[in-house]
Amino acid sequence: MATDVHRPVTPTANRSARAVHVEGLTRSFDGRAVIDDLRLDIAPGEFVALLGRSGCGKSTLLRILAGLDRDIEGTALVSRRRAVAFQAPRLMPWKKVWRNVLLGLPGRPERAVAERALDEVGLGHRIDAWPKTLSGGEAQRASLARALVREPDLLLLDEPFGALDALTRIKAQRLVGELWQRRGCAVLLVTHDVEEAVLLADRVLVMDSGRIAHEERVGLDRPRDIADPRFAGLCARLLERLGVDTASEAA
Ligand SMILES: Nc1ncnc2c1ncn2[C@@H]1O[C@H](COP(=O)(O)OP(=O)(O)OP(=O)(O)O)[C@@H](O)[C@H]1O
Repeated sequence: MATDVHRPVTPTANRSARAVHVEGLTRSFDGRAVIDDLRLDIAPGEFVALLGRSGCGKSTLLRILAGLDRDIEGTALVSRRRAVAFQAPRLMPWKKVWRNVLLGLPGRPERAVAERALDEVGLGHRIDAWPKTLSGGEAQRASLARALVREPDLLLLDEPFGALDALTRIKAQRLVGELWQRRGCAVLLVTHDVEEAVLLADRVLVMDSGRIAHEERVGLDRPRDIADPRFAGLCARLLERLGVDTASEAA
């Protein structure tokens, strides 16, 4: 019989704790299990990318890990110090950028806290801007700064680059890679982009039928070279798992 548990774990309480430990996780909507007896572990400091066809349950899983959906069966133990950034930056239009960055933080954090995080994402010069004056890439960086001020052990990213143009996307990917290396936090990145997953992650998971159906460890040195045949080989294997016929596309 599954238990109904969503207990946050403090890393300090248990140093060997995983950033994420999920077991027997099931989430149903209208009697249909979108997440079905899913198992997932993420080690502290590990960068994991999650791929899967549209509608397979990636965002549902991320929302559960973010603590935004507690209507679950099974176990989901997640680092208490977690932060989330979504595809839409979700900035409050009536608050300046720095106030958006501090939104929801306990106490009365100082502007300098926002300033440090905005500097870290290269947006210090826009600290007093209104959200509507930001470009898409800038808004996404503000959203990342809002996640960073929480000093997360676990950063949950749901398609954060999905709405960006190609060049801005490359810059944003680079930024996330740098932040991860500097901060040493675990990252779970939901993406549709196989190359992005292989570029950034230690481990790439493919979700299907409500479970982790496949995983690839990316044993390539960083920074990764997309021209490396091993990089292409990994991408091809993942695409195959996603049901994309690369052979016939190339023909
Ligand atoms: N609140 C809800 N009520 C009913 N069904 C839901 C709800 N949230 C998600 N679903 C359903 O659960 C399934 C998984 O949705 P989810 O958003 O997790 O998929 P996804 O893999 O993130 O998709 P995409 O890649 O297109 O963003 C979909 O069929 C969706 O319609």
